[in-house]
Amino acid sequence: MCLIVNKCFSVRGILKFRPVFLSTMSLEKAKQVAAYRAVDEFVTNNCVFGVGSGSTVVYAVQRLAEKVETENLKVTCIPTSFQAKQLIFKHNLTLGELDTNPILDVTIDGADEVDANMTLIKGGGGCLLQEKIVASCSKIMIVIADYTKDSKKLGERYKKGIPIEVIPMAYVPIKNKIVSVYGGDIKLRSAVAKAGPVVTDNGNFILDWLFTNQDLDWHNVSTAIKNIPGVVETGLFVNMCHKAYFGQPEGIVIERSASL
Ligand SMILES: O=C(CO)[C@H](O)[C@H](O)COP(=O)(O)O
Repeated sequence: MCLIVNKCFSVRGILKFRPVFLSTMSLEKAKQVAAYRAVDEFVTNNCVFGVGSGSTVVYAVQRLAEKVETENLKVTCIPTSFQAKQLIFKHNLTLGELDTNPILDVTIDGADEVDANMTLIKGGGGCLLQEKIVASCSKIMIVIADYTKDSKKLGERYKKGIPIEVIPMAYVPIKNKIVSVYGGDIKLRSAVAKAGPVVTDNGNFILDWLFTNQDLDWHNVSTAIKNIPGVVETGLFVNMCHKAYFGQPEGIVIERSASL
């Protein structure tokens, strides 16, 4: 349920109060219900579990920790980022790595946008490279998201573009090549609490490609962009996600499956 607060405003010097719905409450609730549902359905004893990144995954790890504790489960967690590793430590979960666990049973991760074909934009939090590596090693990849991520076409709802992780020395030629072939605009992602660019967990830069054509073949586009020297990975996840859970503002969860 939404929290209602009174917003104060003045009409001809008389103070009046108007109710305001805080949509952030329903957004957090939506993330939580999606995350809890996915963990409840996919975490089993002795599983190797990929821990995604972002704010929705925080709820998934909370639920995982609860289940491990109350059901006395043994779960090995493979992180997709520095943030994911910190979450694993914070909840006293068992940390694994791909060297010793190269095949995962399931990865649960967030997404910035999911289209009707279950193609994803990921990397809003800058963790796309490790997220894609871990998802590619998983038998099943599950997305957990709030209702704002559910789209018909990529770019319909997520307006920050497709993240592309690049080797720093090559960011200008890469940017020029992508724009000359596909159009749109590309921004070097800037850090918030530091002057200069975002540097990823892998020491690279992130370009955000604000594409204009929503009808591109995303598999071909991702492959072509990856072929540009200096591109490390794209935030396009094509044919990787098996199922998505979209939490709704009223607390229900809508599921969508892909036939991979
Ligand atoms: O891809 C990601 C980070 O690189 C995240 O999964 C994506 O940005 C969604 O995050 P949130 O759950 O905070 O909306």
